Amino acid sequence: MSKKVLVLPGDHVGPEVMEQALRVLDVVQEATGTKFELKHDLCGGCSIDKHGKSVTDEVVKLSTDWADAIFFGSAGGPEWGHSWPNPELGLLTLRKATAAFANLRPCTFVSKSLTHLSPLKTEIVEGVDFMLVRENCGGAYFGPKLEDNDSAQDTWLYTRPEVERCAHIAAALALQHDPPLQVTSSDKANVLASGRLWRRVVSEVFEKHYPQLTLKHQLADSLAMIMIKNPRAFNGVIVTDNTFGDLLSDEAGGLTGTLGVLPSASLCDIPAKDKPVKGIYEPIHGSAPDISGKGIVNPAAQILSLAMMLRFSFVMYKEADAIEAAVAKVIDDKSKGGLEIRTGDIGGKAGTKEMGDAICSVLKEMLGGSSNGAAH
Ligand SMILES: NC(=O)c1ccc[n+]([C@@H]2O[C@H](COP(=O)([O-])OP(=O)(O)OC[C@H]3O[C@@H](n4cnc5c(N)ncnc54)[C@H](O)[C@@H]3O)[C@@H](O)[C@H]2O)c1
Ligand SMILES: CC(C)[C@H](C(=O)O)[C@@H](O)C(=O)O
Ligand SMILES: [Mg+2]
Repeated sequence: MSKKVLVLPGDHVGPEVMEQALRVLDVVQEATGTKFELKHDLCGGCSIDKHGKSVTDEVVKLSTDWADAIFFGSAGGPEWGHSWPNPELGLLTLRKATAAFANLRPCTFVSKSLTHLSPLKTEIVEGVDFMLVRENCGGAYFGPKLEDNDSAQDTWLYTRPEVERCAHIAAALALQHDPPLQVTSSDKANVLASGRLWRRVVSEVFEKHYPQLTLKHQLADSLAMIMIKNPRAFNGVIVTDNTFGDLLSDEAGGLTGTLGVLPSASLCDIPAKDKPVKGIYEPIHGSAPDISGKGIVNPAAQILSLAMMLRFSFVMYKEADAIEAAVAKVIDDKSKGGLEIRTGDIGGKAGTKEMGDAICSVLKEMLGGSSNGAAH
């Protein structure tokens, strides 16, 4: 099986966290004897600076025709402003071009020892564990736009197939567990026509194909409120549209106290056991310009995005699990008499590289150190 990865670190902290994640990938290659073919390129403000556009046609073609997976850092920064087109358009272009329609954004504590970082009381947030599936290629983001000096219009457009495939992916994720997880679908069916379509189609898919699953509907505004009051109510899978998913996944980041440990996978197909699925893997966080260049950004979200890439695009389950375990172990390690190998956002004083070093060395031990020639 080919293992072609297009690496797009992007802007500000993107290259800093990507460097650490690629070191972790090296550990996996060394320990398993698996060879990945990497191509490095530009997307975001860095591409605007060099080519005058946030993503070139060549990079789009590499992502659609060459890559098995796209490993993305983050795009954007104040120096490029919010005028349109902007660095972020590069990422949106890749999501659309590759039809990476389902953005999986897990919300859980990588380690129990991070529960206290939440701004919420521990008894409210402990045990929270849901996967938010955000529709990634439609809705207000991609509908026709009109914009002049005095008026602007985004079109919140959805079609039946776009909603159906999200419902199927939510069900597939719920069915990976025994007993299956509950699914909560979220919309604004009380206001938006696209919300009524969303609710009708999700209900039909579940009634027809997954009668054994529990499907609940929750309006997106009250879901945002309940996510703070009783987040465990959504343990399982949440499936929602592009705009609500963007907002709710950052809110989920607020629950865990930092965006620095939350990865994501944007999948181009419905996952199934032992079936490699193409995807774009990136942290939920952005380019964090307020802390870039200081060597203090938390690399965990990028490294955990690598774990998702190994799991979904390369069916390397053992290695994906090991990376997640290594990150948790490093975060929990008190052997140096404190919390030295945590970055500042998770209560420590370590730098980005120091945390990367620690994760690599724990992972090496877990995977057995040197190549055992195992073919994948
Ligand atoms: N996928 C992406 O490329 C992506 C995602 C979100 C935002 N953005 C872009 O990033 C730029 C900055 O956006 P923003 O400031 O609103 O959001 P952000 O996620 O970059 O930062 C929000 C806050 O979280 C902190 N933070 C984020 N990641 C961290 C990490 N790994 N370790 C420690 N602290 C971390 C930042 O320092 C900041 O205080 C904008 O241009 C935005 O459009 C890009
Ligand atoms: C950078 C931006 C285009 C992006 C989005 O809005 O989807 C970001 O906020 C995200 O959550 O991945
Ligand atoms: Mg966002």
